[in-house]
Amino acid sequence: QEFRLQPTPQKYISQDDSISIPLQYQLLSGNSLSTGNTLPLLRSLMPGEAPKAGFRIYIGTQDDKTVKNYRKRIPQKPEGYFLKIDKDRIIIAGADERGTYYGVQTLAQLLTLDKLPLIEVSDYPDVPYRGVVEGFYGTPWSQEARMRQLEFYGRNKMNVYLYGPKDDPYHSTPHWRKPYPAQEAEQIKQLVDKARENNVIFYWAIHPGQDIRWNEEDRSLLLQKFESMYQLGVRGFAVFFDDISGEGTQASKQAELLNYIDNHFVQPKKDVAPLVMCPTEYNKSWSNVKGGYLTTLGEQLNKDIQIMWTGNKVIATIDKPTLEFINPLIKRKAYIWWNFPVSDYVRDHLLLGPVYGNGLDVKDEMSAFVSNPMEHAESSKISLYSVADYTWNMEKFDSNTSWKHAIKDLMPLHAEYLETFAIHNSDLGKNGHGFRREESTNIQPALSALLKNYQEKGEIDETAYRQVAEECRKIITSADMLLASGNENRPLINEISPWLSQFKLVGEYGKAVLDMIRLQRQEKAFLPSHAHAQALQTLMTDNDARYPQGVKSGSGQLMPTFDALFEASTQQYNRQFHTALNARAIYSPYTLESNVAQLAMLPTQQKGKEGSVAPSNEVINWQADGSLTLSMDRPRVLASLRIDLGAPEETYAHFRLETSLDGKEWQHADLQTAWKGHTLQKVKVEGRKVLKIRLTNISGNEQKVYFKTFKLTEKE
Ligand SMILES: CC(=O)N[C@@H]1[C@@H](O)[C@H](O)[C@@H](CO)NC[C@H]1O
Repeated sequence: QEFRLQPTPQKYISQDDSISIPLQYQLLSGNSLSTGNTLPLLRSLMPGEAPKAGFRIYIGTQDDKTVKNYRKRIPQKPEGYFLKIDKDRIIIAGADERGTYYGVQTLAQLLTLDKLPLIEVSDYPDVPYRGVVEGFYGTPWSQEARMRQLEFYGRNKMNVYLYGPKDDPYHSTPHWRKPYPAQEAEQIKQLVDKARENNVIFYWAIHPGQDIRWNEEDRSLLLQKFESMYQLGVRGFAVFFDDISGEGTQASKQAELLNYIDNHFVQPKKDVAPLVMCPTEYNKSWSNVKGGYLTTLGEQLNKDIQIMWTGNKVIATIDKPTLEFINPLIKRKAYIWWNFPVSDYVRDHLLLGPVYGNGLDVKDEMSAFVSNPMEHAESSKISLYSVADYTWNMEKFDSNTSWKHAIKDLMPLHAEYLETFAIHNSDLGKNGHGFRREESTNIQPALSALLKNYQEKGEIDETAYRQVAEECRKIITSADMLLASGNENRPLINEISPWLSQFKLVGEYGKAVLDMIRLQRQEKAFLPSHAHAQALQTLMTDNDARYPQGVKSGSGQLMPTFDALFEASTQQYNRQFHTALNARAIYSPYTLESNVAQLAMLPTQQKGKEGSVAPSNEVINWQADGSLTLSMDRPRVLASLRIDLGAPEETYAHFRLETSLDGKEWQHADLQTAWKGHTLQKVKVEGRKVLKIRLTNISGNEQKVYFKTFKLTEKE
């Protein structure tokens, strides 16, 4: 694709002329830039500074006299800048220091061209705070990954990174009250320095709600923790009250604590960014407006405290109605926490598709838009690149163009292969939140034409057949090219290699199934293709041990089509030749039914002898008499069953566990016996033959629990 500036500037005028990149220049810089990373960045990009050089670079913020002649050209918006490249000079004039820095970042992109175009850019961001909240469950990002992220944010004009990995014990329960040990503290300090270098505000978040006590002691322990983070250089603070139950959920207590922090810590420090909080009711589907939680925060929280919001649902795109609902309740513009491309609830999937579905008309309705990414840091950059683009210049955002450039930015030398991989690894599959994404959009028409003609008329649509065959070839080639791509982006390949191996198998499987429908009428020739297809199905289910939750690729369109063609052609063959070849593609023998809304759509998984229901991160509101039933395709003998509701022992007394061989007669299983330490371990069902397992809330009241583990193992 042709060159584009990222993010898309608000105004870009080109004189259709260019100059060669000046090897020497005289730098006239404003005093305001004597600290900070703007000048070091400029000097790193253009090393030829020379006092007597003819070419001049004028740089400064609007108060500096070095750019006083251009003051009127500077957009009067926070982080705005004016950049002009002329025959004998470059001017970079910012509305403030970060704006000037962004002007240099734009110049950095132009310097990758062979010649410098003579242009004028007047630019500024639409959304005040733009960036990332590392707020997912699962393996927190590594130090190296975070350092790379912060550079990426600087280059893409994102100005916020909120540190809040749910599984960091010093961010959340049990150690939020304790300062970090020396080594972790040093790492945080490095991140803060890196963030400053890239003009990113580093927010450190605390997640105290699960066990906070509303008393003087916990309040001062929390402030001491913030003070210890301030000593490490942190200048942005957040308090997350999401995914908790019990005392910590009280709005008036949360507001009292946050106002105290604001009045006794944030305001007195003078150099700390506005406090950010995540409410317990962080999405509309969970909010009980009449209950007054949100309006209490809206009325009682100091006006400068930012309130986060994930949208109409836990996982949702953000549109005007979303903001028209929440902003009046909280009496301020929502600070959007966008739960994409986070995949902590569909860990077997990578979400590499385009960013789409958010309104382009909401730039003035939000105070921030931060993305909650995948635990795979490099892979998340495909989405984050587009989030940077969307939040900087919303009306000009084009989802597909941005996605293609995001991929090129990540692996310029292998962009076509990464694009083939990404387009087929974008849907989430069935999941507890019901959030889905398009997948395989390039080949989807051919897939459905091929399948429709074959299933309905037993015929092969030759055009579709050829397109699908060609796509399978591209899939196989792309997987190999990316696995062998060396050091172009080694951290990315390390993250996605299990999915690349799976992706190649999907391509091979497609080819084998295409052979099957081609050879379906040939009694002998059909058999090896059928056998090969089955072998590939086996390889695709017993995949990478590094990912106990399994690895899925092409699960939205490719695999369902290939499985359907496998089954249809084998059934045809069996009818024609009176054989009994296996006509069922490998599928999970477990199905879940539940009348508990937050459990109803959870996917089941099978790995070898293990069967499980995918865990949920959020607090489950399990209504009285609500139940969950896991059914098998046929009676199977259990070796063990592990259930973990992340709740104290007495909670389990509210539940009844039963198994059944026919769905009519139910046999009780004792939940109490399996109790060990803080979670339930193995329920005593050793050797029991079951067709169904059912867990019911028999307490007569709603129970608030987690749904961390529901996993059975079958006897060999
Ligand atoms: C505000 C928010 O989304 N909090 C968490 C978040 O940490 C999870 O990553 C998110 C995605 O599973 N679900 C909502 C919830 O569990």
